[in-house]
Amino acid sequence: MVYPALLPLLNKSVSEVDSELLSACIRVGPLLVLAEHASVTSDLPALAEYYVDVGADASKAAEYLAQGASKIVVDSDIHLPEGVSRENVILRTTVDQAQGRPTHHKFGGLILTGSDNIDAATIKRLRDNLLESPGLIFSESGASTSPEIPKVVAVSRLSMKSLAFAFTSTLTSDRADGLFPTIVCAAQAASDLPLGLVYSSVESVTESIITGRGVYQSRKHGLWRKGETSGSTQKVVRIRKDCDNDAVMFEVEQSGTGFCHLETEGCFSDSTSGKEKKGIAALEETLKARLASAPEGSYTARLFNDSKLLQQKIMEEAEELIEATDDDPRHVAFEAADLLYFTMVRCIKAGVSWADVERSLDEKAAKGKKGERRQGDAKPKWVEKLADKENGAVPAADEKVPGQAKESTADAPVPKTFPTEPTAAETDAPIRMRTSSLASCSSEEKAALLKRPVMDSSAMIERVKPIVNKVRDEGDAAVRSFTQQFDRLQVELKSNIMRAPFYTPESVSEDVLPKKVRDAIDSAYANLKAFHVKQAETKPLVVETMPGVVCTRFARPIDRVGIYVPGGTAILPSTALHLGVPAQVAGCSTIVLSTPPRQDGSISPEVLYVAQLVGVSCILKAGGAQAVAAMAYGTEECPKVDKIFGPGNQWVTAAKMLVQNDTNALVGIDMPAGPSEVMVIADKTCNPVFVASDLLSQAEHGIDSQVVLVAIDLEESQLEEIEVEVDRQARALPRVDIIKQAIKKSLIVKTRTLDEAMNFSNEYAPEHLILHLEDAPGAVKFVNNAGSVFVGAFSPESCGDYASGTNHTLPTYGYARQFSGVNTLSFQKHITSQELTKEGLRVLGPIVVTLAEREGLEAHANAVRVRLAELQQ
Ligand SMILES: NC(=O)c1ccc[n+]([C@@H]2O[C@H](COP(=O)([O-])OP(=O)(O)OC[C@H]3O[C@@H](n4cnc5c(N)ncnc54)[C@H](O)[C@@H]3O)[C@@H](O)[C@H]2O)c1
Ligand SMILES: N[C@H](CO)Cc1c[nH]c[nH+]1
Ligand SMILES: [Zn+2]
Repeated sequence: MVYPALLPLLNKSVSEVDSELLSACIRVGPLLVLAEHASVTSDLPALAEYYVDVGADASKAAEYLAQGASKIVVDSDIHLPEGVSRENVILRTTVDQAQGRPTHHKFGGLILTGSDNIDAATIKRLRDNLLESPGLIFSESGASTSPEIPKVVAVSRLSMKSLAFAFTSTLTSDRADGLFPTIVCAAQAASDLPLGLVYSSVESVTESIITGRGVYQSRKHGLWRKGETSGSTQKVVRIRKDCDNDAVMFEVEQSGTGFCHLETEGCFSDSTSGKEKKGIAALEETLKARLASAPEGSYTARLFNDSKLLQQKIMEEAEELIEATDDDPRHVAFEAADLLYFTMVRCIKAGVSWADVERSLDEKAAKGKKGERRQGDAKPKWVEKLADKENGAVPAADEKVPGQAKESTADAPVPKTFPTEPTAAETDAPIRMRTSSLASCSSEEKAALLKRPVMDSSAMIERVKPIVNKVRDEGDAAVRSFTQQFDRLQVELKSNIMRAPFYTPESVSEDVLPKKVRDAIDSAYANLKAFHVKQAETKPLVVETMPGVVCTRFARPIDRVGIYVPGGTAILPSTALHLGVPAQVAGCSTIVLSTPPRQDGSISPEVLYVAQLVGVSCILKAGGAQAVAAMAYGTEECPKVDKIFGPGNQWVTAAKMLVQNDTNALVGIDMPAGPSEVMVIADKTCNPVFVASDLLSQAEHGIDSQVVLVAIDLEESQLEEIEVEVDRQARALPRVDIIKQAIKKSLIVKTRTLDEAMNFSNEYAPEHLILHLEDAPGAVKFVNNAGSVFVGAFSPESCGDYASGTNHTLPTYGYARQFSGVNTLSFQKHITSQELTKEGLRVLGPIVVTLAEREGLEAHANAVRVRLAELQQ
């Protein structure tokens, strides 16, 4: 509790009192306003503190408090209405009454009305009985109480001088020079640092109270009117004394380059204090500096100069904030920060400070409490816009992600779409990931870092259900019609199926599939085959568990398999290879390859070439949920399969999850695969160009891809180099629009040690893990959860994606904690067998009988007993 100097009573309308005097009163303390004049409070400045004197009628007390009064003054012995707590109440009473009934004292303050002089001990006792410390006690004007107690004085009876005197007369200095240490703070500061420490004298404080300007006392140069030479003046919002009246605090609005002579906002805000400005305060300072001197052609200069660009960015960021889902708090924070950035540019451009914005917020809050605020409904234009969006109104063709379906049907609603056409502004906005430091993360923040961009699988399953059911019930016709619709075919497909033989080196011409490409496919095929052949189990596992009891486990291929090759945003013949090779090596007799056809109904020559190499039986020219359903249930044209493999978008993944749970389909799946991801763990030895290139290689897969850089103790300059490289390399890539969306959802996580980095990686369980470390091979032993690991600076993930020999169909979304990537064994199943000799049964039989009897399963026991009986004869 800061003790006021006196309590000026405003018993007239604001226009009837000297406005300068009123401002000075507000500077030194709260105002007391009579209830009958309470309407005047709406004319007071937003930061003014005031009490309302309701006298004997407390019925509206709660209302006044809600409207912004900090306390209510009531006559003694009146009943307090519900909702008004005693700490907000000042009781008007006599000293005798106050002393006589100590339970009454548990209020927020007292106004003493009697004319007795009271001694210091009584004042202390009264104060101690109040709720706050040192306890507000005033005396009504005219009552002759102690000089220690501030008086209630009508504003009309005050002058500037008497007001200043009331404030300064109780100041007592404990210093030889008679000055008062003075803390200067920014009013409504975004930072918790004071602006500085200075000194005041009675004279300087008096001048500040009267003029409303920051005036202090320099120990060397006398009166110091802040800003007199620098121009960085101060408007004083409040002046307060401390609890024992020997120090002062000024709350000010600082203008110009700041409070400190070094032209920083405050004397504690340089980097040596270890508490640099952050967040909004830092942004405001940067933007103000940019407005003054942004290099021509820089992005910020463009924003300041090009109002259209700024308008577009504000609208765009507002939309992205709306679209961020609540399930991903990081994404919401990320989009809110973007919107705030452009909002702040708008404000600084118009000369509006953050303090102005906060003031406006407070004014609105005060109006809201008075019930004056608008109802809050949106303007009809926005109501209609949102309704259109929710009803799935088809956006213009140029608002679509390449490869996404153009039209919706009642059966298959169109998913949320993101505009990908870059605006002029987007072309320039930095392509950056979010940065977090693990050391300063709370456990909630760390959990958020480990989460992937949201995948609402149950909602997606509901969306694919109508597609899957229609294919199950109507077969080929439904498949054909969905392909027509979702893959925007320009021709009618005669059949959904193509049968072998496909391309061979002899049958395909050089201009359709150049030799260089065929050779590359052949090399990748050879490497994949070499690695996957070694994984195949060719010999049974045989163990004699007891003499004459031999247990065996042997592998058999899964007969009919379906391999899905994505083809929405990119055609991926490499996935045909990575799924086809293990299927072939495992010996599957039917391999159905499904992939969305191109708009002319054809399949890419690369996929056809791979299909021939790996021995695909037939190609289903369909993608998405309809392809999964056709393979799961079978149609007249498409064979039913026993297990479906392969990555794909949300439609594919949801359909795989759906059919896997349908016992009528009796089909297995490899794993719930999601959007591609990579984590790069880099230390100080890393090459920033390599690091950026690896991150971008996965970001280009799709707008939902997530890439993570775990930086071990990197210098800020190294991190910056990587960020610059990400931006530079991304701009030169053809899929830059997809990358921008993916990078927005991606992260840089700063760690201090290898240990910390590896723990984070194991918790995240990335699909791909690149160890870009001084001792990368030495770090492999710490990897517990990951789809595939790339060891050292010269092992880019792209090699695993295409041709080194490892498989690129890997668990994403953290499933690497419990799933392996696709391998030869994924296309096989294991069968166990056992063979007992007579000797073996003699030993094992009695054990089995005992256990069967114990379970009450007599038939089991009997099957052994009858044999043992025969062996005894
Ligand atoms: N984890 C891995 O191993 C791996 C490997 C390669 C690719 N990927 C991922 O696979 C995904 C490939 O996705 P993609 O879209 O390029 O190809 P895709 O083949 O998976 O999906 C395209 C199909 O989606 C269906 N579809 C699209 N919009 C639809 C709508 N509105 N309604 C109904 N169906 C609709 C269409 O049938 C279309 O044929 C990417 O996310 C990529 O990251 C993962
Ligand atoms: N990186 C993908 C798996 O997440 C596979 C791929 C195919 N082509 C290029 N990359
Ligand atoms: Zn890839």
